[in-house]
Amino acid sequence: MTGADTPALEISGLRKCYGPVTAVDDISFTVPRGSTTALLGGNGAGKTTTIAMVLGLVTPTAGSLHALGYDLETERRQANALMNFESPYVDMPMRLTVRENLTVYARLYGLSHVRERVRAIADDLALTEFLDRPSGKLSAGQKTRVGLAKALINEPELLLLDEPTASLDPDTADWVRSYFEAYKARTGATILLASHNMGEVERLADSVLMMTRGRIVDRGSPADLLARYGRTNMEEVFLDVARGTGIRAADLATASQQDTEGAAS
Ligand SMILES: Nc1ncnc2c1ncn2[C@@H]1O[C@H](COP(=O)(O)OP(=O)(O)OP(=O)(O)O)[C@@H](O)[C@H]1O
Repeated sequence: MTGADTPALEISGLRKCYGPVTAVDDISFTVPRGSTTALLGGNGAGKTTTIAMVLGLVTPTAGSLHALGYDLETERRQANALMNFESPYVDMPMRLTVRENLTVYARLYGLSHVRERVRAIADDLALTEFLDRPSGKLSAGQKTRVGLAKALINEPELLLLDEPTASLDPDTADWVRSYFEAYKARTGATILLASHNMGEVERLADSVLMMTRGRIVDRGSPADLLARYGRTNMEEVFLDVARGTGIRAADLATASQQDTEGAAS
């Protein structure tokens, strides 16, 4: 079944071992169509490995993945045509111009009217004046816009973002987040986002998966998590989880209430 009634992403029992290191340890989750799910976790929690398995860059040790109704083990080609990816840590060939790079990606996706598509996406992302400049001779913010143009060249239904605003100034980062919001509103696309920026997560995510050492240790909407941990922002929730006490503020509140009740009886 590949209709719009299937989730954008269904992951079950997913695991990745690199020799003795278990990078992703038996995780399962579903991302509904049109929603944004954030993967949150400290360095080495397994976020990038999870995204890399969805993209087909890393082969899972175990588990199943379905994207947009396609089984990623047997129907990878169909799914890849509808997906795309952005990360500031992945550079494009530096010597190719922006136009040449975008043209290569447009052709890889088998798009028709490549020249027009490159021109349109460059216009949309205010890149027209840089089209004939080598990609290596751009500022970080300009490179991010080129990365976005590459990520959206095929108008993906499922967009995977790995720290998309890392190293951007607050103004440019805000612009990029607004761009994602507008793209989602216009196309109904689904986003899976790994981020260390808690404000970004609170702003963009409908749902959050908290990862520690390859496992999902908690999940919920930002509002649910704030309430459950008794916190006012996601940064504090992140610290509660990352510090790994396993005791949430909400548990503490309950325990303290029980102590009070016990003492009173
Ligand atoms: N190719 C690899 N070979 C061996 N170990 C790896 C490889 N890639 C990742 N790892 C290990 O897998 C674990 C998860 O790494 P991953 O990059 O997925 O984490 P992450 O949550 O994305 O971290 P960060 O926030 O630092 O980017 C880490 O312990 C890492 O050292």
